[in-house]
Amino acid sequence: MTSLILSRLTKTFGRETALDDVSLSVAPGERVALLGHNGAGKSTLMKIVLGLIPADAGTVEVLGEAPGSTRARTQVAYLPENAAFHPSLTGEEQMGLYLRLRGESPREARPLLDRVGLGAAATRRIGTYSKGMRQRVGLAQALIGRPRLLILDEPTSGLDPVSRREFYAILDDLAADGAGILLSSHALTEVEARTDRIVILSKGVVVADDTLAGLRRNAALPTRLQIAARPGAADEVAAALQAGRRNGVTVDLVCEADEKLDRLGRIAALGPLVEDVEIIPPSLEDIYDHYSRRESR
Ligand SMILES: Nc1ncnc2c1ncn2[C@@H]1O[C@H](COP(=O)(O)OP(=O)(O)OP(=O)(O)O)[C@@H](O)[C@H]1O
Repeated sequence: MTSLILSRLTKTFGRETALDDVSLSVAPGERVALLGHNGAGKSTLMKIVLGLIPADAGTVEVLGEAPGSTRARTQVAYLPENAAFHPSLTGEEQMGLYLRLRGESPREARPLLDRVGLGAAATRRIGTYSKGMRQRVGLAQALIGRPRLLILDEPTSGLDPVSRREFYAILDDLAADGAGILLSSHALTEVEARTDRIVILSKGVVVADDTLAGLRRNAALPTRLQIAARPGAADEVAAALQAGRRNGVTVDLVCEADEKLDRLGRIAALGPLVEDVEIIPPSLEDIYDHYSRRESR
């Protein structure tokens, strides 16, 4: 069964159209990144999936159930962007409370805190935690009861690079266990490596929904070739390739996607004049810009 199916969702707030005919799905074990500028509609979409607000039109199926229904709620975990906790409770007490609310044993608090790297701080008050530690409490809370669908709103904001890596490793385990994951993020480079599919929302409209490779292919953005010339040969290499840009011993060449192989052939033909070639594909930022600009109205 598909973890999440959104079909032709529309939501307006007064004159503001937050979501316009949005369709997307998340399969079990799939990690889907939802990208979009501020106000693109990401949080609105998540709130509808959680059953917190109704859509004006369209349908939502959460693990085959209606959003917000008891059966959906018991299988869905949510991590809001700014999770707030009681500052005078310890991590363990806070988790115990959440566990009891979900009908689970509070004894699970410690293992869950251990899993997110908060074991050593379990008996400290949350008021003394750093932002990143509070974010981890939020993640521990989202792990209660083996969720089948995780909805994570900018889950890694406030985390340092090591914590981010640990966070994604936990998500990888959950996905490997068959949970579907929908996460929003502004950190483009990190979702690049850690998600299976990317959905770009622009002003409430889905402007792209594909794997990163697919997005790259369809955008057909120029590729940069950085050619390291043999010392003293940069001018000769630049002239032979009719490349305008030269930076010390490297020669920069920008070419369209369909010219890449031809250019590489010409570079190879220069033989010993060239020491190395670096192929720099368009970044996720370039791709994101391409799709959000092309379709935005
Ligand atoms: N309760 C509300 N009342 C009125 N307008 C709202 C409400 N909630 C959201 N909106 C509007 O809907 C649009 C989408 O907002 P949403 O919060 O879903 O965007 P977002 O992509 O999550 O943005 P961000 O990245 O800043 O969190 C925005 O124009 C916002 O002003």
